[in-house]
Amino acid sequence: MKVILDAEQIAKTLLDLAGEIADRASRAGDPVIIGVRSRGEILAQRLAGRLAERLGRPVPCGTLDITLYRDDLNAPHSTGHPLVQPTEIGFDIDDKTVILVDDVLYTGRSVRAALSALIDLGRPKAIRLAVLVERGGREFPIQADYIGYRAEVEPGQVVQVNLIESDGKDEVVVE
Ligand SMILES: O=P(O)(O)OC[C@H]1O[C@H](OP(=O)(O)OP(=O)(O)O)[C@H](O)[C@@H]1O
Ligand SMILES: O=c1cc[nH]c(=O)[nH]1
Repeated sequence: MKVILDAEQIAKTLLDLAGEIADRASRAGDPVIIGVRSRGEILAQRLAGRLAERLGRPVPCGTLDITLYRDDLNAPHSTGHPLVQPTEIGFDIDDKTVILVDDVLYTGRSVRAALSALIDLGRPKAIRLAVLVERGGREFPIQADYIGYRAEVEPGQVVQVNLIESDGKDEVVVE
């Protein structure tokens, strides 16, 4: 196991991402932040806080559950009883610039599912993707607009993002 980001580096990376989003996305209007459950949700809340400090106004933040949109929902190993949790987006996404947030971008399948879930909720002006960690191995033509850290990992390795709120500690490791 190798630590690629410690708590201090995660905090700095989120601050830098918020700065980039403030510079680029806010030029296109007021951005809203939506995180993919579960760790994307936590990162989205942190990012929205940093962004609000940068912009000097509150930034709406919501949570998207992609369970029913996953393309492996009916795969042979699936239990057939997915744990579906609510999508919690208390604002209208029509005509907004949505910053979709996830912890890791790998094959792109989770983001594809998130895009399907999002466009069922409205017609945003634009959807941009922000990830804490990007790694190789894309299976779909999906790339991130805002990347915290590019991890150089082998195909068999796993990037694990641990966050205080869900895991008791902020740390990104490669296993
Ligand atoms: O680009 P992809 O190949 O879809 O991989 C990235 C996704 O994998 C992880 O989620 P996972 O499905 O492991 O569930 P988790 O949210 O419980 O970690 C991670 O949180 C991303 O959402
Ligand atoms: O390395 C990976 C691949 C998929 N999802 C993760 O969280 N990490």
